[in-house]
Amino acid sequence: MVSEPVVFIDGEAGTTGLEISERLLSLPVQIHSVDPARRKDPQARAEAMQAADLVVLCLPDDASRDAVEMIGQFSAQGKRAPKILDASTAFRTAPGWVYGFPELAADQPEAIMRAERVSNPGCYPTGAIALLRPLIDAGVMEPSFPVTINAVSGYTGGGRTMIEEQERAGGPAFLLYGLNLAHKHLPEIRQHALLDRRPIFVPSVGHFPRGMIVSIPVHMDLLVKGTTVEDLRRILEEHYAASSFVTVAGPENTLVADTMAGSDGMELRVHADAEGRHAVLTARLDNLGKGASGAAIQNIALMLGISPN
Ligand SMILES: NC(=O)C1=CN([C@@H]2O[C@H](COP(=O)(O)OP(=O)(O)OC[C@H]3O[C@@H](n4cnc5c(N)ncnc54)[C@H](OP(=O)(O)O)[C@@H]3O)[C@@H](O)[C@H]2O)C=CC1
Ligand SMILES: CC(=O)N[C@@H](CCC(=O)OP(=O)(O)O)C(=O)O
Repeated sequence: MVSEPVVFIDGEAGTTGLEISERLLSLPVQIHSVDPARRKDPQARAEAMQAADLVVLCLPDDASRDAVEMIGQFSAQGKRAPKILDASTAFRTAPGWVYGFPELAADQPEAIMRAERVSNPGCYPTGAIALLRPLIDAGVMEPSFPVTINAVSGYTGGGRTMIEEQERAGGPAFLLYGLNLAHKHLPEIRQHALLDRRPIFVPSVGHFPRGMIVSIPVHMDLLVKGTTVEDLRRILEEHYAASSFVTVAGPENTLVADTMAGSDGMELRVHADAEGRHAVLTARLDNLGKGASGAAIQNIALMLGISPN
């Protein structure tokens, strides 16, 4: 009998790590954990990594960089190195890493399957890239298009610290942040959506645990001449026709941010005025679902050559 592949989640006790370990129960894998008292002990972690076929890093960026360095030394020591899926922001634009958004392009699932190192996309970039990349690939939006991205996330997006702040009585109802216009997701969005021009990105957090809307307003006359609202819908529908996770839905007059909580799917929409002068593209997802752990499960299944249930 062929034994099940072994997965070690470094940072298993964190927000993303916990979600991934729960979802992994649906895959034919063995999950190896370290004794919680030794979860930050480099030796215990190195032993767990050496025994694994795949290591999932759910750590802050600097700790992820250290873990990748640690695994890099295994080959130098003549030891077998596991594949790596990193959930942090540290490697999403790094050379030698494959971007773990299987719906990015037709050949992306194959690239993820073959890769030794895969970066799991950020929650906001998942929505923004899903909306923008097919339009740029189809040639209706120029890479120099002046893109503005507005987004709202549930507070679990800020990890344990923000969850504790928000769940203490008196947490703020709604706040804009990233107003220095240098959010850590900008390079990732730009690189994988294939934008030449740096987008303006205004994220926000609402007083709800999980859910997200990413919205991108479009002046239709700034798209390639002759592009209609129907073209935008058709391009997105064709791009995601075979996806089990991403759907293109009809426009709505109101969108509630947390209706996808608990789901690994993502809904895309093209809203427009009656004259077709303006459009607003939206992506609605769970920041911890398709925005993190759901995508991680898709990537783990591809990297280990198993089908998700
Ligand atoms: N929350 C989200 O929506 C998303 C988060 N991510 C990414 O996932 C990563 C983790 O985020 P999140 O789960 O939210 O954060 P959390 O703060 O909830 O969890 C981080 C975990 O890592 C542990 N940890 C920290 N340093 C080390 C170390 N040196 N060695 C071993 N364990 C360590 C922490 O332990 P302790 O608490 O004891 O310090 C904690 O269990 C981040 O890089 C984030 O960008 C990705 C997508 C979405
Ligand atoms: C609400 C909130 O704080 N969100 C985080 C993004 C979520 C995250 O840290 O994870 P990823 O980079 O992997 O998506 C932020 O803006 O920094």
